[in-house]
Amino acid sequence: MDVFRQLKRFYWVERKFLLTSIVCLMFATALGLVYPNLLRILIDDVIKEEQYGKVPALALTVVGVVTLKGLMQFLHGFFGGRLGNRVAFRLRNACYDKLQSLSFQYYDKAKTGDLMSRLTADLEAIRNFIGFGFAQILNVVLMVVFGGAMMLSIHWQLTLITLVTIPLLVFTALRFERKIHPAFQEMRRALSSLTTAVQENITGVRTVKSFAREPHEVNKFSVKNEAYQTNQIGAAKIWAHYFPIMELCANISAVILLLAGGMLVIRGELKLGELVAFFSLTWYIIGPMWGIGFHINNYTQSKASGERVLNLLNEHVHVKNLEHAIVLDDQLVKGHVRFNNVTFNYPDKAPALTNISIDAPAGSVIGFLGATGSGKSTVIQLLMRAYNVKEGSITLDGMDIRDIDVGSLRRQMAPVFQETFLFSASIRTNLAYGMQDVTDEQIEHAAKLAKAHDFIMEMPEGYDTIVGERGMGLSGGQKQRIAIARALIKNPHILILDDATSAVDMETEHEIQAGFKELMAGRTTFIIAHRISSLRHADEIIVLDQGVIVQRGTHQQLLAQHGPYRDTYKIQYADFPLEELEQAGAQWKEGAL
Ligand SMILES: Nc1ncnc2c1ncn2[C@@H]1O[C@H](COP(=O)(O)OP(=O)(O)OP(=O)(O)O)[C@@H](O)[C@H]1O
Repeated sequence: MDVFRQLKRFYWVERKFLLTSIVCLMFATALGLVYPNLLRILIDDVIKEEQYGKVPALALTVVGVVTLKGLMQFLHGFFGGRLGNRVAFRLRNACYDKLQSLSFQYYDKAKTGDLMSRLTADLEAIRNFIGFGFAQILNVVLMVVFGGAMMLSIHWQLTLITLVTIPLLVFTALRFERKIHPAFQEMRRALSSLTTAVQENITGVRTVKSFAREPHEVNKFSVKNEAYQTNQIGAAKIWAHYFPIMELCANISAVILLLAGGMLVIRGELKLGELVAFFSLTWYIIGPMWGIGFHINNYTQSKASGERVLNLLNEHVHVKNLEHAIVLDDQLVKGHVRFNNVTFNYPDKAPALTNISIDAPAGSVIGFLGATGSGKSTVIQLLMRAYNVKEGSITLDGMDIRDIDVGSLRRQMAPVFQETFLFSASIRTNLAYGMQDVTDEQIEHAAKLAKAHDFIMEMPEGYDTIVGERGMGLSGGQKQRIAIARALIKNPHILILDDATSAVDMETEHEIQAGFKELMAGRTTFIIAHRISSLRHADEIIVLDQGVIVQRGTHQQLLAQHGPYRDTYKIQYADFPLEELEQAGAQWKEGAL
């Protein structure tokens, strides 16, 4: 029960609903016991005694009991439903909040499908158990106790003989549960694999079609579909195997009762009405016994779901605020960034950065160049505190960023990444993402600077055009331009351009860069680019190789030196006259650089 003890804070606040629902169910169950008694009275006291005048009163009592029982069952369902829904609501919110606070390190390994199923199927299982399953288990216990007590009070010997098959029934029900539980688990796994296949196929439909791999995908799906079908058939077989046994046990009880009870009635040791009451009480007890396997199954499933949800809720948050974290005053931030001897490695990996020291005074532009995997993006990730630096430090205006409130630190920055994520909302909403009080004029101005205004205006609804979750209908370059405009609207102290113009053509890049000049004025800017044209105006260009700074300086200084920067320049400008290179070389010799 440890799982449910840990989940207590979610359902205990709703204890009023929990208790009311249970009390109503107890009443409904107790009222169910009135029927056998009414039957007994009808036979023994009315029919045998020929007291037919009592029939209307008896009939009215039945109507009253039925109505009251129905009302109690309704209230049980009503309060149970409320309880389950409220608990699920709280849990859903808590999980979603947790997902927001979890750091990048968690998401590096997390699986989208798995997280989605925790927030949906697992929460649904918990909702069902807390709302109804728990009360149902309690109900089984109550029915057995109430019904058993009543049977014992009528004839204890007959009770013991009749219920002799109960242990066998319980044993069979438990065995059934033990078999059906793994079958259900397997079915869930097969279903999850089936849905993952569908999801991946839809997401990667372009790749599938361009490689003409539709038949392969169909085969892949068929295999999974068949596995799911086999599991379903397996579960149905278990069902078919155990239910007749349980029914047999129940019917043996009925046969024993008819035999033994009939003899007692013939001998005059038991009244006929009592035998009839006994008969219906037997079913009153045996009925819920059948369901015991289901209830246990329900319990174990919701316990497993509870564990998965708790695992998420208890997940360690790697990057979090210190107790007295500094909250930056946006007006006072200058944007002076320093990396002091930073060495960093991702978990279980060799260092991605070694001994990095960078001084970026407020308003300066720092460029990064380097091969794939050389650590450029890692520098940016550390600056944004996606991961905590363990060796060395990073400061903003002299304050260690680990001492600064994460939210207020990230508010100072606006990143534009190579991959742009757009929400399924209008372009306007995407542009003003997370910003309040942004006017339409500001949005348009930023879009114009980012060279996005014209293509937005060509769309059917202009700025109100809805774009899909991955920005369906927009080209890579168009999405990047929207991301650039989004960063401009944020008006940050620190601008981060991580391969921000990789998806636009040279001409558009040139135009956007003209806009960048206005944008960069007064802001510290970090630019990661593979094109020298994007970096040449930087105050300092840092060339990285396998996490180590191998060259640094201005464009002219780096051109004048032999090294990777000059080599890259030569490749990229192979079709241009090498005047600039020669000029830089000459100035270098004169000591002007
Ligand atoms: N989230 C991560 N988890 C583990 N290792 C990572 C992660 N991100 C990057 N790395 C590793 O760190 C090293 C540096 O990667 P980084 O992304 O900083 O390179 P990069 O220079 O930005 O490359 P690119 O130009 O391809 O974007 C690589 O070896 C990479 O495999």
